[in-house]
Amino acid sequence: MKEILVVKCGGSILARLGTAFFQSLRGLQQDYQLVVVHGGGPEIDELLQLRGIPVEKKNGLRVTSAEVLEAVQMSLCGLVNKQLTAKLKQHGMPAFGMAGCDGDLLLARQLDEELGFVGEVVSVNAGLLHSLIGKGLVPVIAPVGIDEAGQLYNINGDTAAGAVASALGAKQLLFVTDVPGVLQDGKMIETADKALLDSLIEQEVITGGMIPKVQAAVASLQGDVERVVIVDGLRGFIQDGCMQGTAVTKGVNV
Ligand SMILES: Nc1ncnc2c1ncn2[C@@H]1O[C@H](COP(=O)(O)OP(=O)(O)O)[C@@H](O)[C@H]1O
Ligand SMILES: CC(=O)N[C@@H](CCC(=O)OP(=O)(O)O)C(=O)O
Repeated sequence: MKEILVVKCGGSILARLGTAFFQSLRGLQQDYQLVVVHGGGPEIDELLQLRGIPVEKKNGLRVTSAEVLEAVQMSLCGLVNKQLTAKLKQHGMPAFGMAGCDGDLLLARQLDEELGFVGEVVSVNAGLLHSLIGKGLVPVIAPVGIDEAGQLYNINGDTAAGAVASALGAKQLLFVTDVPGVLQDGKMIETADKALLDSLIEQEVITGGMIPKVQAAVASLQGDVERVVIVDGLRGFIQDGCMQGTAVTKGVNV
């Protein structure tokens, strides 16, 4: 059986993913069984703006009231999930779109009262994903979780992808975003470990949506995941067989 590779497609890039990206993904599909998790922050922002609801974030996480949660469901579980499922099919990858709340895929609980209906993942229904994978499908997951009482939660896409990768015993996790990797003074950092990333957050070199991304990368490396790479979805991200981006490593930083 092929090794599983979890790919998180950031909302920053979803609308602009083109042939170069899908060709890279198709190439990976030869060697790996793909599982896709997506975000959709800009799409949520747009809907909130249309509805006159202010956008509020803390450390890259959206403060989620009941009315914000409704917009999250509409954007992520509806538009974004189905658009990505369709694009994968257009590029020859049979996809099965669903949300984390379907079949207890992402069981969740409230992360922090101050953030409202923002969830953290308690467990992942790995069996459900394995059965889809076994049928040759690429699961495409919207990061909306649910608790045992049936309450929905907005989960950061990066965090959800890390939890899915860990639960599936995936060795590799790929974050596809709109920058070439973690940048410092305009230059891409090739490898970074927890100590370096923590200090870059402290120095406010890493801000906004890059914070949950690097934190999810570091957290997933504590389990079975061996390799996390942050890559640019605007380009083909594999050159000469190598991933182009920032590799987040377990080891001591060089
Ligand atoms: N040090 C950094 N290096 C690269 N990007 C950074 C950094 N600090 C903040 N960012 C921001 O993080 C963004 C990526 O996070 P986010 O917008 O949440 O992406 P996505 O939607 O792909 O998950 C970049 O577009 C950039 O504006
Ligand atoms: C709790 C939280 O912040 N959830 C995210 C979910 C979408 C997401 O993660 O989108 P990106 O990939 O574009 O960052 C949000 O509401 O924006």
